[in-house]
Amino acid sequence: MTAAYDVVQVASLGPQFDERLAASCRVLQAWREPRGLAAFSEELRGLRVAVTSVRHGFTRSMFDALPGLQAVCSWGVGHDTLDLRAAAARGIRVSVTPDVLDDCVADLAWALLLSAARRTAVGDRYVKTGQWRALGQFPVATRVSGKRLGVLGLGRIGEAIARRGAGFDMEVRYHNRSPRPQSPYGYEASLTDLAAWADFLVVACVGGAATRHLVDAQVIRALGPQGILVNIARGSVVDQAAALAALRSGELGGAGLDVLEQEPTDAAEFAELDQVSLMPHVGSATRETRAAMAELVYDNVTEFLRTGRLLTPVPDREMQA
Ligand SMILES: O=CC(=O)O
Repeated sequence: MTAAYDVVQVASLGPQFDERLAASCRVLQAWREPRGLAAFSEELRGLRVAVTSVRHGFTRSMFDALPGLQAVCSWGVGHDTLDLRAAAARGIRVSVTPDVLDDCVADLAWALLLSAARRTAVGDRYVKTGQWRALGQFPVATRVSGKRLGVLGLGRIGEAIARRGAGFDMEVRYHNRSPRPQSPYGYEASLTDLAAWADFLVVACVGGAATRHLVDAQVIRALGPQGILVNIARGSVVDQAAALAALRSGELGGAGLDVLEQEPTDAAEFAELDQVSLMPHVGSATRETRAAMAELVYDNVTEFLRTGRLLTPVPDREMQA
C-alpha cells in the first residue's frame, strides 16, 4: 500500500518553508487538523518523516502515533524537547540545525554581557524617560575589555563566544565534562573554580536533565559581587531562585539572560533589577539565521526522502545519552 503522506509537519515553520515543503512532497500539515493525528491513522501508516521544532518538541506519544516513522527533522539546535530515547529505541534518526546559528547566538551572548556590564538597556530608558536631564550623570558601570571570560560548554556556540573574547583582549577558560585537547583555551575541571576565576561566566552548554541547575548557589557565589552571569543556553541550567537571591543581596553583580526556567514569562521577579538584562529567548532570531535554519530543515527532509540519510543527524552518543 502506498502512503497518502510522506511527511507530517507538527508546526508551521513560516509560510515560505511550509509552501516549499508542500510543493516538494506529500505533507500533512498537522497544526491545521483539529482532529489530531489519530484521525489519520491509515494515511499515516507509511509516513517516513516528521518535521518539528525545538519549541514544539516531539514526544513519545507522537512517536507512538506514527508506526512507520524513520526520521524526525527538527528546527533549532537543542534537542531537550525531543524524546531521543523513544527515537533511539525504534532506530529513528533525528536531525537538528547546528552550525548555522552559532554566530548569532554568540553575538547575543555578547550583547547581553555588554548590556549587563555597561547598562545599555538601563541607559536607553534613562535618556528616553527624561532622567538624563532630570537627574544628570548616569552611574558608572563595569569595564568589559581585558577581563576574564569563563565559558560553560565549549561546543560550537561556546567556541564562537570564546573567539569573540579575543576582540575584547580577554583571557578565556572553559569547563566541559572533559577537556578539549585541541582548544587554545584553558580548561577548568571544576565549574566553581571557573566561576571564581572569571569576571563573566557565559552558559553555553546543552539543556536537559544532565545539566539541570549546574549553575547552583555555590557557583553563583564563586562568581561573586563583581561577576556577571550570561545564559544563552537553557533556563534549566541555572538555579534561577539562587541567582535571584544573589542578585538581590549583591552576592552576584549582574546577569544577562536570554533564557529563563519558565518561558514565556513576564519575569516580574526581575523587574526591579537594573543589573539584569533580559531577552525573550531569541539567540538565533535574525532574518538571515532563521532563513538558514529553515533551509537546513528542508534539506534534511528532502535528503532523507531521496537517500535515507540525514545531513545533520544528532550524533549517536547523544541519542543514547
Ligand atoms: O533554543 C533554540 C535552539 O535550540 O535552537
